[in-house]
Formats: sequence, structure tokens, C-alpha cells
Amino acid sequence: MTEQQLREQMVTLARSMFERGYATGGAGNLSLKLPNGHFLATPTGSSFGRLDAERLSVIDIDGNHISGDRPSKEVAFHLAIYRNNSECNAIVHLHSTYLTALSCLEGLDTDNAIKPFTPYFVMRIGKLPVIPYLRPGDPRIAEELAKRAKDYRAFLLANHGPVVTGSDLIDAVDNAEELEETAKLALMLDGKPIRYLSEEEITDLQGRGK
Ligand SMILES: O=C(O)[C@H](O)C(=O)COP(=O)(O)O
Ligand SMILES: [Zn+2]
Repeated sequence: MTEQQLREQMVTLARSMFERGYATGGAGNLSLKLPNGHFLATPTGSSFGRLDAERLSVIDIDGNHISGDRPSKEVAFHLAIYRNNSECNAIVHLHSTYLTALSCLEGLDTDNAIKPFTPYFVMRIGKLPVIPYLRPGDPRIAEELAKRAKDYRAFLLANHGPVVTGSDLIDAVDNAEELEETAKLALMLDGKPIRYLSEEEITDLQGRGK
């Protein structure tokens, strides 16, 4: 895809998420890898429902602002993931309701916040590690994500929300939506006897793609 097509794709997918309630206000940010090796990102403070393709931010791998409006305050953690996972070509960060609610719970398994009970969570996400709470924009978020980037497709920032990767922006958005629905199910099923997937069932699903 050309840069212009990727710009239009980011606007279209962001608006779709906004209109379906996955994003509100100025929360969240998106990024993707451009053909020239730079990165397209949502401007800081921008609403997913009102992005302007021509004003999207462009940055380089070192975080230098190349063009467009001032980039998200979180581009540092986006770049930390890109540097440490060559399979990641797009990133979605949300404050989506159910994953943010989950991120606020005490006692989460920090290696994987959602014990698998549906196949698609295993096939699309795998495991959801929890990153300790840090103020939005704190550079240590990037350090924490850099450590885990090569081993996971998604991350849960404690008391904040998810960060979800993909092979392109459509994949990252689909992964983020699946993860949000899984968190919704997990919270709905809380306190009820869940039949979790067995280790054999999980192994059978791994590496089968989506
Ligand atoms: O993650 C953050 O810093 C904020 O919570 C957020 O999601 C939006 O920040 P941005 O600078 O508008 O991307
Ligand atoms: Zn945020």
C-alpha cells in the first residue's frame, strides 16, 4: 500500500473503532510502519473519530518528528516495540472499557492476565502480560514493553489499557477488538465456573494462525 492509502486506512479504522465505542475522547493512539521506514502515528490529543489524513504525524525510528501534527506522547513505546519485534507493523493503544477495567484489578497474573477459555484469544493473542502502572507518557513504559516485545502480541498497561500489535493495521485492530471482547467475557463470567481450555487444547491451537 502507498503512504496515502495507509493514511486513509488509519483514518477509516480509527473512525470505525470510535463509532463502535472502542475509543472515546482523545484517548488511545495508533501507529503503523510506512514503506519508507518511517512511522505514521496519531497526533497527541487527537480523537479517533476526527482524524485528518493529511495532519497525521510522521516520525522516524529514533522518534524525530518528520511531518504532520505533534505525535502521540506515547510514540516512544510504539517505537520500542517496532525496534524489538520485526513482525510488528502496526500498533493499537486503547482505553477500551473492559480491558481498562481488567487492568485495574488487584491480583492479576502478570504473565498472562486472561486465562484462556476461547480458541480465538489463543489464536490471535496468546498471552496478555501486565506492565506495572506508570504515568501515561513515562519513558519507562517503553522500557517495559521493549523487554517483552519479541515474546508477546499484546500487553496490558496496569490501570490504563491495552497495547496490541499486528502484521498490519487491520490485523492489529482485529486483534484489539478480539481482546476487548475476551476481557468483556472474562468479566461477565467472573465468579462463575468457567471451563478453561486445557493445556492440550491450547497447544493444539498454537501456530495455527487465525
Ligand atoms: O497513553 C497516553 O499517553 C494517553 O493515555 C493516551 O492514550 C493518549 O495520549 P496521546 O498523546 O493523545 O496519544
Ligand atoms: Zn493511554
